[in-house]
Amino acid sequence: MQSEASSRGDLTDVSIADNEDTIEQLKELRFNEKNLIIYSPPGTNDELSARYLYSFAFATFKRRSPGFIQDLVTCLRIREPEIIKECGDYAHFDLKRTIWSLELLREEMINNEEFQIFRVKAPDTESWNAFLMGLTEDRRQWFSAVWIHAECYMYRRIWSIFQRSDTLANYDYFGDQKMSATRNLTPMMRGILVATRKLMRRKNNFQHLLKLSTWGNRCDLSITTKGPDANIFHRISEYDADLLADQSANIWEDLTEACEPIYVDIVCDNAGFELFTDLLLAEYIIESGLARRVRFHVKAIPWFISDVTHQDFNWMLNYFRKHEFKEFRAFGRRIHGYIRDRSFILCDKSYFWTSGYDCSQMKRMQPCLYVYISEAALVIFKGDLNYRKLLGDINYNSTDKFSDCLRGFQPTSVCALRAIKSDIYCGLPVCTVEWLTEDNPEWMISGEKAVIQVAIKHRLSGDIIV
Ligand SMILES: O=P(O)(O)OC[C@@]1(O)O[C@H](CO)[C@@H](O)[C@@H]1O
Repeated sequence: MQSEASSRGDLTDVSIADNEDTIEQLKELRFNEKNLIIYSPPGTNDELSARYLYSFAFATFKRRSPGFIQDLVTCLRIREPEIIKECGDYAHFDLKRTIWSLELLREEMINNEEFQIFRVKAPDTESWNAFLMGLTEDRRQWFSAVWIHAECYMYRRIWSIFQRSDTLANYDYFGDQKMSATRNLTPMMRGILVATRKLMRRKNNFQHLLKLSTWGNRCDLSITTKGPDANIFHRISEYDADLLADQSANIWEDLTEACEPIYVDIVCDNAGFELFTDLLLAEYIIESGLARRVRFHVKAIPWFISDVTHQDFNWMLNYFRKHEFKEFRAFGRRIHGYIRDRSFILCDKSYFWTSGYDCSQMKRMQPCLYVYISEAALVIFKGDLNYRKLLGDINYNSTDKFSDCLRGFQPTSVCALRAIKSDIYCGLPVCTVEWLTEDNPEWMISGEKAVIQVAIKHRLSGDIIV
């Protein structure tokens, strides 16, 4: 039997806990009121934003991103000895300042402060500042801005914090995570590599590799840390039921009917396993003569944790070339050969991919990049973030046509290979979103469903469309 004292103690504990809950709720209410948080979902054609309480954007800035900055700080503290080894003794002082600035950034986010212009000189500082100045006053805070603007701003801010110090300016603070994720998946990649040797030029083989590259997007380091299914390559058709839109046959047709010289551009997303699946797709495209050249676009700065940078791309090639498994060494040599004979091009740095602009603004903001991409017969946009950049984070009707949602961005045939990890859709069959949400309200952030979509643009021989 409980003693009187202990039951009194329990009661006190319960009421303290209740009180704490109530205080928290009151704080939340006050925050929502002060920051004009909206309790209904965004309307059709509104932009996604953390101003909507029941959105993934709100969850991102309320919990995920502050947590992620905190994790980054912890990680820097733990890794200090290795960082000093890599960047020199003075890094000790720079780390202190960096950590302090990261904590301030976290506070700014939690308190929904206004975006600041960038002061550290970098190749994209001017254009980022012009972008920020162009935002209307009611769209310049974490919980009022368009979601993709605020999220890109966060990653750009983190980068500028590291740029402030000489010792850490070239340090990729996500590098270790990317490399160890690649190493962990090596045995699985080996199996897939062996299975993809000498595939004939056939529609179903092309579709198989396109789907592999789509599901490769399932694993990033920001949301879906769970690795891919070890048997993914052999079980790819079992995943077809989870492809909410599959236009892979149209992509094959478009590519096989394209006029020479045929280039395919891949706007990469994640390093590691996803990049590996992209390289396999690119290798197949070259080997089967579907295109003369594949050009890879990667990020100029560390981005959304696991996005591929030039450094990651080169690291992976070297990793393969020096690997103990001969299959990887042969693959690495082959890729290196493609780079030497320019069948593969790792495109020069473009800061457009890490800007706040969406793709419909590329022609105006980066005309050279637009013309460059126009030379390709097909451009493949990988992943969830690139999908948001294509759609400008607009909450389209889920049944709207993919090509309409590009809002005029059509330098060439544009294709998207995306595992769905955010609440934005288009080109889906009627009622799909409603049914899936009824079953599991969080399906759209799980990466368990995917789409392969294309907006075809037929070009005449030798056309470069400006
Ligand atoms: O582009 P990726 O790697 O497929 O996904 C990036 C991502 O994890 O980041 C955003 C949330 O922070 C989401 O849009 C998306 O799920």
